[in-house]
Amino acid sequence: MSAAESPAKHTPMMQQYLGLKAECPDALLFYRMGDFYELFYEDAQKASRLLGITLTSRGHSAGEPIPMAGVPVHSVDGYLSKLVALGEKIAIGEQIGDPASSKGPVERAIVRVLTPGTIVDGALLDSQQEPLLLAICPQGEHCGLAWLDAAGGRLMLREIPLIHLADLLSRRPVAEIILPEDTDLQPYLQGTPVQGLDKQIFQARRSQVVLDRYFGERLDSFGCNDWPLGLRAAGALLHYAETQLRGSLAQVQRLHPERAEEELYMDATAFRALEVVESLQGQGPTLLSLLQKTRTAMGARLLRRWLLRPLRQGPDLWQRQQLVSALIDGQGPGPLQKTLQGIADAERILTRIALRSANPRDLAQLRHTLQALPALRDSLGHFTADALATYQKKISLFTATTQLLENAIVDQPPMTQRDGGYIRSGYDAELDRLQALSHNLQDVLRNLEQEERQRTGISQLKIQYNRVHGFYIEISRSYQGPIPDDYRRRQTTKNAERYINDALKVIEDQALSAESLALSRERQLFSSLLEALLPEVAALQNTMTAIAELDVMSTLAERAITLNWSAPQLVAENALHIVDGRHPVVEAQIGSQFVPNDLHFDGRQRLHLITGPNMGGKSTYMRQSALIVLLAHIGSWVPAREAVIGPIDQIFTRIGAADDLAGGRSTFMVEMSETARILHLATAQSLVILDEIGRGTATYDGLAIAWATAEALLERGAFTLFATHYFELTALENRGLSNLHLDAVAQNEQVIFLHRVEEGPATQSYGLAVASLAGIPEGVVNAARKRLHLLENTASEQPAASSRQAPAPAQIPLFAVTAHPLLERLQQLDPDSISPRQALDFLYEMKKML
Ligand SMILES: Nc1ncnc2c1ncn2[C@@H]1O[C@H](COP(=O)(O)OP(=O)(O)OP(=O)(O)O)[C@@H](O)[C@H]1O
Repeated sequence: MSAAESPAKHTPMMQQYLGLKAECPDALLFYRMGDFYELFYEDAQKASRLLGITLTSRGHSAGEPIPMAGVPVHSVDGYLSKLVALGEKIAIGEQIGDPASSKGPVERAIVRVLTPGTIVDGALLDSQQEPLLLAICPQGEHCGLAWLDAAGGRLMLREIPLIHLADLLSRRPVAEIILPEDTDLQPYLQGTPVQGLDKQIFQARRSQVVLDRYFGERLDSFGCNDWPLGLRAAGALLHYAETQLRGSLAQVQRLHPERAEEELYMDATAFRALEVVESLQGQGPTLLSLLQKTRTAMGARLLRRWLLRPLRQGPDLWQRQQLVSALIDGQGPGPLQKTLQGIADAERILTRIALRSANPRDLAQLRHTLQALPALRDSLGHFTADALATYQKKISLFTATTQLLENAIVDQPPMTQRDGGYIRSGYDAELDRLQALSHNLQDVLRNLEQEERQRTGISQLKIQYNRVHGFYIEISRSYQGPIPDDYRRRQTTKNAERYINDALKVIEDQALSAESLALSRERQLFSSLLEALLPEVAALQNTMTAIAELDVMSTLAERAITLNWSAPQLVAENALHIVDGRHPVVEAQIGSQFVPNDLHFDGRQRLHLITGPNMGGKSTYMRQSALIVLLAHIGSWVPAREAVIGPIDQIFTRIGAADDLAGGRSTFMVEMSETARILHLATAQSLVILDEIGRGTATYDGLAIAWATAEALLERGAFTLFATHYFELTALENRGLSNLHLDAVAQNEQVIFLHRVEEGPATQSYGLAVASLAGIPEGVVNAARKRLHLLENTASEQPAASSRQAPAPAQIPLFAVTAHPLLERLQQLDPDSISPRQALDFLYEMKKML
């Protein structure tokens, strides 16, 4: 039977459970029962399946057994992260009433709902992860977008044509999407979990009310008033996140409009092909892993964000570059980086303070961070650059807050408030008294005993305690004097009378409940502390943002020094010049063996056709050029002796073969869609990298496509690097294309790749030599060589139009051909003259010879 049927027939506890469940029917309800969270009915079945926990039952309700699965409170985080990673929504139903005074089930309430896009708990979030919640507000062909990084308190927005949505989502994947119900955007959404919400929430008026509540008059200052759809999405987003987190998101202090014209555009393919944050081989090195020497978790996340959103030339980019250069000049970034070492992930701690869910250890870490600020500011004082002086001002010291945290929180507090012990003694007299009562009961009793002896003059009076009778004042029968008026008899024993008085009664009451009183006093002090910190959150966030930026810039400075990079010149003319450029990641693997190369584009020459042997270094050369341009556009120095870079608007790549079988696209189809995209979008200020296009189809089709693409890009004037094995294309030289090649030489029957870029087309091809190097069996290489001669002879008898202009370079006979004995044996064999038995024997012989 379903739990929802006939609620009145259920036990009171189940009625309470069903009431909570009705508040969030689409979430798995974790219902707190003492030291466990329990799930019932369908939730129990689902959780047992997803988490591999035992499905059992807990008594009966409405005449049926209640299916139940439970997890201990102390290990709930592991289970929650697993469910959230699976895209599940979870409601946490806590006990909020006092069990002692409750009649019937203790009062419970849903204190928060966890969804993949609204996680802020430290224990559920990897410090590198930044799950995003996205709200989409579509209208006609356009949509407004707002993203929330709930843990970091960042809210970004923009407006785009709907057709760009899929591309944007693949560049910046999100954990969860909300949109007005009945909106069908599935084709654009790439399988991300979607939640349809009441359309009203996205209405301009409703949304405005929410935004006013958050930002008031400041809203105008964020510069997004021309984005009504973006603002509607932002309002709906905040409304939804508030509902899930059960409170206002005080960590969100501003809106960040993202304007396309400020960004250097790279699509998801380009980020992947250039291995910016993820390696094509899974765990391999990336540009991010090379740069990732930040000292703080906030810096680590910011570096990743900068890499994934490079900026076009403009004040922000220039300022970053200036700062990196200033950090390199003088004493270098070392002392600054040292002071950053002690900084905690305060950005996320501030979010938890804003949501009042911070734990005692969070506050100790915040204190530690605040204590590090004076040294951080001092270390900036050693630089003379104006830009750094501005940063010094951005770092406030928060002396009073530091003092408060120093006074309030013990040196090493526990993670949770459960067992107390996190408020420092001396901070609150009442707490000290309660703790003294529970910790030093013996002392308190001895003191009272002394006082009573003095007051009554009864020297043998004793104050004692036993479990059965509680606290009592014992007076031996040998004492014959008067008993004080305020003593009330509690018990008579053989040798003594036992009494209680008001003073002792107070101690008894307090001692018995001192521990629980102390715990609740601590909890109360902690909440007041969070309240006291709340007004500081915005200012603290500003300081933390400045610290994260300093961390990234000092890391870029350190990398530039360690890896011997230089400052790129960002200029206004359309040009791209690189002297002695290197691929930063390949260089990090092979060190000084890396051969630097130049690249020069000017007003006239916009397309370099790159030929040369396989393994010659064509891809590396092209990728390094793109990476140098990318690095310059995050504000970094670059791996080159010199680099002069004009305004670049986009970087496109079409490198390597990857198919998208799941998406129903073959390798060639993927290649062509990517090329089509480039041809549609590239401008005279774009950098385009094309690696062997057209090779995934019939030779002449491929050549024709490559040819026409090169011509189109020449016409467009985009800075293009075009690697190809179609030597016929080198003939385009007289049309504004320049030929470059990577060379190799043959030495002692070995091919040696020089990896040096030279002018002009390649003259030699080493395909067969490389095939042999790669371990293709010698027999196959020899057969290929014979076939090649045949093809070349046929071609010279019937020359194709293109090969007349640019004959394909000859294969050099690197590996002299000596026929394999097996081939000779085969040639001698007459299959018609042997028996099946002999044929089988021959097969065994061949196998042996191989
Ligand atoms: N400039 C260089 N200095 C030193 N080694 C290099 C250089 N460029 C490339 N290499 C080495 O040569 C290997 C092959 O380079 P790359 O993949 O760029 O060749 P390719 O010409 O694109 O080959 P293919 O045509 O087969 O794709 C690289 O893995 C790298 O180890």
